[in-house]
Amino acid sequence: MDLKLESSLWVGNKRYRAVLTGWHLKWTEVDKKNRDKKTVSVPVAEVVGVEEGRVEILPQKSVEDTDKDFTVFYVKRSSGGGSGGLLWRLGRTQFSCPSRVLRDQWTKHLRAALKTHSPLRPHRLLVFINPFGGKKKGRQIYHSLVAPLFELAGISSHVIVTERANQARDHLLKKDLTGFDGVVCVGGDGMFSELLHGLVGRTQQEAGLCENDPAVALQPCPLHIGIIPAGSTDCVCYATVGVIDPVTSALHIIIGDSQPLDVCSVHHSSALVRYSVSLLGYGFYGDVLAESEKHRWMGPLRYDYSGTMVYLSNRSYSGTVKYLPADPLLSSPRDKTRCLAGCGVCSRSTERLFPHSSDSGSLYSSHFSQFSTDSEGEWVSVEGRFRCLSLTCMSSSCARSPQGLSPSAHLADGTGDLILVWDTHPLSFLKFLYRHTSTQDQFDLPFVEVHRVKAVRFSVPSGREEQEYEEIGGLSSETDGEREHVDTVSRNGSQQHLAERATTNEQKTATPFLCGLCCKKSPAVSVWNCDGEILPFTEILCKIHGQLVRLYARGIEDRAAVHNSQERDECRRMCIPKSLT
Ligand SMILES: Nc1ncnc2c1ncn2[C@@H]1O[C@H](COP(=O)(O)OP(=O)(O)OP(=O)(O)O)[C@@H](O)[C@H]1O
Repeated sequence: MDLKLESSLWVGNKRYRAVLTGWHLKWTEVDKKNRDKKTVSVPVAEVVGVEEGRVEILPQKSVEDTDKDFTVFYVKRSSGGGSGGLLWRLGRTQFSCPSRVLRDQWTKHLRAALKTHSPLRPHRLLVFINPFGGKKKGRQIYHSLVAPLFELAGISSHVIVTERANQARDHLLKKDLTGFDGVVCVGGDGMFSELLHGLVGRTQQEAGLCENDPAVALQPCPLHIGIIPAGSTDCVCYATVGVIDPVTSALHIIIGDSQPLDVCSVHHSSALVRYSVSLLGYGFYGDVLAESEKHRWMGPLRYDYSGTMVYLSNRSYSGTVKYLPADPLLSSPRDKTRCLAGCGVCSRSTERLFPHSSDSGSLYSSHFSQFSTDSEGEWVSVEGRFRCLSLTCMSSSCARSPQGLSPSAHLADGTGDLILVWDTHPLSFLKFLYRHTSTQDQFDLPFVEVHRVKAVRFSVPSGREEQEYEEIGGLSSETDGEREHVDTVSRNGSQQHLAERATTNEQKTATPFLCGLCCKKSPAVSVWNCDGEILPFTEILCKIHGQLVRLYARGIEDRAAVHNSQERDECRRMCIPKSLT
């Protein structure tokens, strides 16, 4: 069918010339003087739905069923959203046609154009709502803001309100997922992590691949993940959409946006421990998490309190870090670029990571990774005392740190950024921490190093890891079966357990908090903070898996670029011969 359609249409009592080309729906007021004519242009890919009649959706659905009208719903960008990305809202225009035949032609053509130009739109979604995440508003957010939009877009959803931690992960690992195009969580980073572990695990099971072996090139997941933010921090949502807003996220899901994401697998003693996408941190970041778990009763304030306490305790830790550098010719963590929607570095990586896929947007039939195509390269080893170490697969920007842990990190280039902060004077370390909240370069300090890497190995001076295991009753009491797959149990369970372990360590070796600035003694080892979970092991091997999952997102939109293209579209006058109107 020829998707092009052009005719006069009315919006209210004004006449417009409307054109549907393959890619855009545009309408321009006809009876205006030429210089006042503005064109509204909506990409077909951003049309949410087309309904016969005069229809409204929010706050409540109402339909005035006339036979010459139709309503188009589409994505409209709003200037709010703080310093990050752009807020998306539901735009709505009610068109009137001179006849029913023309109205039917418009709705038919628009629906056909949607099918052709948005192949990744979901039809059926599996939705998990955590009723206890963040401010405990998950259910309300979904039913009042998201479900009406899904219904408008013709998406059917199977909704599960979770009754326990890890229910979503277990469901994805074991239950029938046939017929679903994607999985959505309504919650925070912990819920996202459940979906990540469930989907990655399920995909490897079905492919017959062993997740425990870091040398295995894991299979990318066929189902997309959507995040409706309803947690406390929502870091993954912020880093991939640019705003924390349920309506914006729902619209990204509806139009089938697709953002690949690198995932880091963390291993210990030939077993998978966890997957991470945002922060894997040792030293300061691990200590703050362990400390904050002891003060859960404080609510979100516990992070500020624990941060201050851990800072005052003035700790540093010995260790050996080995890393496998990424190709420095492709990108660098200090090249001052930002990974934004349509990022060139990430799209070139898709071709590099999946060279045999005919369509780099559909990765699931191929099974290649950067490790199978690149030569592995030489491992680099550094040893010493660190204030903190962190590895991140994304900038990890958030509302508090708009540039993030590593401002030039990429979402989907198959690499992670390793940040080494050597032991230094407490005030210098404070300067490093403070720079995360400003636009100053936190890497431009003599005790800080940043490397773009494909894999990292961490070990502590000999004897200390064993000492740790004994302290927590660890591996020595485990059976071989238990060692095979390390399950970090429930979030709270593992954190409590490890917070207790951190307390034990402190009682043995730590300096009292308030004399930390003048005393040098620290606990022998810290703990790893893995996307907000404490890992039960200190010695780990991490490997980055390029584009292992796909999110219903498009990365952070560049405000200036979007604004310019909208201006261009609006100012472009349609040259329509008078006879046609
Ligand atoms: N019904 C439930 N009861 C108890 N815990 C649950 C339930 N459903 C999910 N969880 C667990 O709650 C944890 C926290 O949830 P979630 O991430 O949604 O919110 P949050 O912790 O407030 O936000 P963030 O992770 O962004 O800080 C998750 O790790 C998840 O495993």
